[in-house]
Amino acid sequence: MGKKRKVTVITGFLGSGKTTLLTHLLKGPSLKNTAVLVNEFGKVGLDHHLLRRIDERTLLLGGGCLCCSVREDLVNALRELLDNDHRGDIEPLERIVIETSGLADPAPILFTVLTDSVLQHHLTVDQVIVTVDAVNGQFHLDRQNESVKQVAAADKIIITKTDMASENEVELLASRLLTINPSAEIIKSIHGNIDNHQLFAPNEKVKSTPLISLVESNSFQGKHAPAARSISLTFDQPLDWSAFGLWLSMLLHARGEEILRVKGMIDVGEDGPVMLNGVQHIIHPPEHLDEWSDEDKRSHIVFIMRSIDPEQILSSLHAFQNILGSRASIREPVEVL
Ligand SMILES: Nc1nc2c(ncn2[C@@H]2O[C@H](COP(=O)(O)OP(=O)(O)OP(=O)(O)O)[C@@H](O)[C@H]2O)c(=O)[nH]1
Repeated sequence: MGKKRKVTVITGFLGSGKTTLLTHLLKGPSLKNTAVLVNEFGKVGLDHHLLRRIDERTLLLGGGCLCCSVREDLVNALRELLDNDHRGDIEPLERIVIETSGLADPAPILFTVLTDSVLQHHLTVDQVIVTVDAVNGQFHLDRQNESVKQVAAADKIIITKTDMASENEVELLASRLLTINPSAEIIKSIHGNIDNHQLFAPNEKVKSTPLISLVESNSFQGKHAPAARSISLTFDQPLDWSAFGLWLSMLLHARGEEILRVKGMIDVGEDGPVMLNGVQHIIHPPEHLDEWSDEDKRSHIVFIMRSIDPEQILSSLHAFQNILGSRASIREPVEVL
């Protein structure tokens, strides 16, 4: 049997900067001979559109969380990649990067890879990289059990968005992270800018820790903190960007703490879409792309939230539809975990 391929899991709470990090990595030479699997919570995945712009090796796994509903998908996708590699259909594979959904517990994912009868002979888990947002990280650790589990499973923790927090805040966060996981190596980053060698170099501190936490936390398998819901909306007509911005600000002002994540690809009547990216109260500067990544040029917006009935979002949008310029419809049935 040939050399085992390395599996690197990139995880981190919703909006903490996983895709940004991966995008940066894929631009560099160190990720050649690498395949990327992306899994998103919510029925409509958007990250792979961004990643596909720079990398055709990116594959989207179905909606839901890797840690519960789509583990079969993961096994199948990984086996398929190995088959393609054996047949020589793709560049020889050295590494597989799995970007999990922000609500995933990485332990069951590792467990799947390590215990599957075929995969265990061909793959070795290299490391778990966890992104933690310098601005929202403390808040997520306080309130979101998944966030703590992710940090606990990390070999490397990337504190992202350090440009948006004070040095003191970043240091306080770093020491809290080390209390949860003393063996993790902490790296600070801005916009995914990171030394790739440092990222993939083995963490000497960690050695035996991941397997132990892996077995223990497997008992949490499939459980998220209560009532995380997603709603995926589609708009058939272009949206008035200013009116939409106003509607969204009002929503976030009133209910920001309950809205874990807003992600969207919005048709504003120009050539390419505007990518919308929000984490709780914060909306990151929208990015205007030059072109759409496929034939579907409609606006799609995904909300992930706790304690808000998705129907409330829909009816609020309907009340606004004359100014927005388009009526919202639910793209897929509302998913409740
Ligand atoms: N200012 C600043 N913004 C950042 C940084 N890293 C990421 N962002 C922004 O944060 C937003 C969310 O980043 P993503 O990379 O999409 O986060 P994610 O973890 O992949 O999100 P999910 O897949 O929804 O869980 C985007 O608007 C990014 O541009 C950073 O270091 N500084």
